[in-house]
Amino acid sequence: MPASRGTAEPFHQWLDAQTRTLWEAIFQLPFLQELAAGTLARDRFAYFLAQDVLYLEQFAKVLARGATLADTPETREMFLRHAANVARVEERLHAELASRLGLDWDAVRQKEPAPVTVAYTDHLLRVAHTGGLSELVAAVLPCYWVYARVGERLANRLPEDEIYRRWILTYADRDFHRSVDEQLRLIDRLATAAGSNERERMERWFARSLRYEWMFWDQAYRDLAWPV
Ligand SMILES: Cc1ncc(C[n+]2csc(CCO)c2C)c(N)n1
Repeated sequence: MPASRGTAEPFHQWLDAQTRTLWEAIFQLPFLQELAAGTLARDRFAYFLAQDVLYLEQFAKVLARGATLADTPETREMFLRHAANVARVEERLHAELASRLGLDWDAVRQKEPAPVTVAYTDHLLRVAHTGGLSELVAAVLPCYWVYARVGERLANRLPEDEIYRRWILTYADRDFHRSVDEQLRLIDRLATAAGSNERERMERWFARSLRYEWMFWDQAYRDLAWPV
């Protein structure tokens, strides 16, 4: 493993290179493999969807905090737009899919968050409220980047299943990929101005969120519940 990063390489490429095994583990997840094949059991997807609704509520707050910490008007506008998109695109998708699955939306929203949901959202909220803008961006980036890469891969061979197809196409969408590029450009800009301690924290929060992305699908696949 290289001890330090080259100065010419954009920071997001460095992060990508440092986390190759985590990315591979994500692509190998049975949840995603079966979703891609259209064979994923409905109750596993329903578990994911219900937990994701709880995740999104907290995620929107983290993006709003990004707007508060923003260092330029453009960055503030970006965070406000992305926070609005969570409600406009993601929550609407979830409400639609929940209704197609025959789930009671109000009951879904009132579910108890499962262990990984709590751990992941607490991590994001902690970084958002104790770190600076660069740390916040590093923590939220996997949320964008993982879904963009998964959406891109899975859109190459869409399953017959209408619900899984709709989910995949949301994350293969061009507007969504533009918002991912905005976050990638932002992290590169912030990393250029950051000192080595700050960059280390960015790398740590990025890798931690990436792990939680893996765990979030894994907990749905395993129907993880609080043990007591
Ligand atoms: C666990 C989990 N991680 C990431 C996303 C995807 N996502 C949620 S908010 C957002 C940014 C703007 O829409 C993106 C890409 C998800 N749904 N659930």
